[in-house]
Amino acid sequence: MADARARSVAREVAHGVPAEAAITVRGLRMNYGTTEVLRGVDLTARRGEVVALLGPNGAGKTTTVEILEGFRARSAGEVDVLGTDPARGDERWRSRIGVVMQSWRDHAAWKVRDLVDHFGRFHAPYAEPGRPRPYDTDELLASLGLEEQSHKRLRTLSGGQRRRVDVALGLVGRPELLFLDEPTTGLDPQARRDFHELVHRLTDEDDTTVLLTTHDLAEAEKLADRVLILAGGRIVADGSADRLSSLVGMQSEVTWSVGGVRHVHATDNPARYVAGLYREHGDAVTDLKVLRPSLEEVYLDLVQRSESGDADRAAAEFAEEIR
Ligand SMILES: Nc1ncnc2c1ncn2[C@@H]1O[C@H](COP(=O)(O)OP(=O)(O)OP(=O)(O)O)[C@@H](O)[C@H]1O
Repeated sequence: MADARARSVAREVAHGVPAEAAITVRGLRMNYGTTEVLRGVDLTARRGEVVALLGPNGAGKTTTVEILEGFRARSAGEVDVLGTDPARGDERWRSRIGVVMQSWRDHAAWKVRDLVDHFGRFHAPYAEPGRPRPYDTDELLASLGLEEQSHKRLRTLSGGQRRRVDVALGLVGRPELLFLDEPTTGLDPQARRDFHELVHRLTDEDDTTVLLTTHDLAEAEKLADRVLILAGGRIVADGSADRLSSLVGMQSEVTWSVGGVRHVHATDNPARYVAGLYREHGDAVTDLKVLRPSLEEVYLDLVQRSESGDADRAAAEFAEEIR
């Protein structure tokens, strides 16, 4: 049975390889000394797609992203990022990639505009038809709400303003592929919302591919076309947030009242159930509410299953469920 499940994962992987992939990873392994952090990670990101990589603390998200960025050497596996093995990426390849890491704390004495402008110049020789590089510094700062800070030194900024500068530095080269490692940590709700709109704009207007790590599941649900869950050294789930929420055996809860009496019913198909309710009771149905399982519940369930010792089985069971 376990073999059949493993084969179904393999089929999923074999058929899931898109022609226009920005990232393709097969059998990625990473050991730190004797500690095995990644134990055969397979993942893809198609061009123009926003992919969220989720997983508990220490799961290996940053390690994975750093390998894809070419900042860390892997122990084994095949990795292709924009047609190149990141271990051999040259300057031109690097200029096509944007990186927003977890909290840079250097360049404190630089002024915001000067730093972003300086980073932008690095990208100028790599401009391409239809993809002028870099972004206009002032336009970029304005789109990130940093106009007022543009002549301030980085050390005088608040944490959230500093984070926006990190994002500006990741974006200034108008990347084809953008890595965002916990991009909205420390941003206030307005800045967070502005950032989400910016990501939508980037993918809509520039067809940018985005790989983002986050612990904010609502953010993943809002931004990502596809969610990957990394746990136990493997990708244990891969699908849209909606698709994931409809899996792992969780049901939606429908609550309603008829004649002042409240009812609750759990169902796999809330749309059909609600239609049935209206057929039976018509306008007598009041206070109708449908609670779908959230990505958070699905996530916790999958991570728990993976961490209870058998990530391979959790991945195989997941693949079986989405077949
Ligand atoms: N340079 C290193 N040397 C040794 N071990 C490391 C190194 N970097 C990371 N690790 C270990 O590898 C594991 C994965 O770390 P990583 O930072 O990739 O996880 P993460 O999923 O990004 O975690 P978080 O959500 O906390 O940011 C952790 O157990 C960490 O302690």
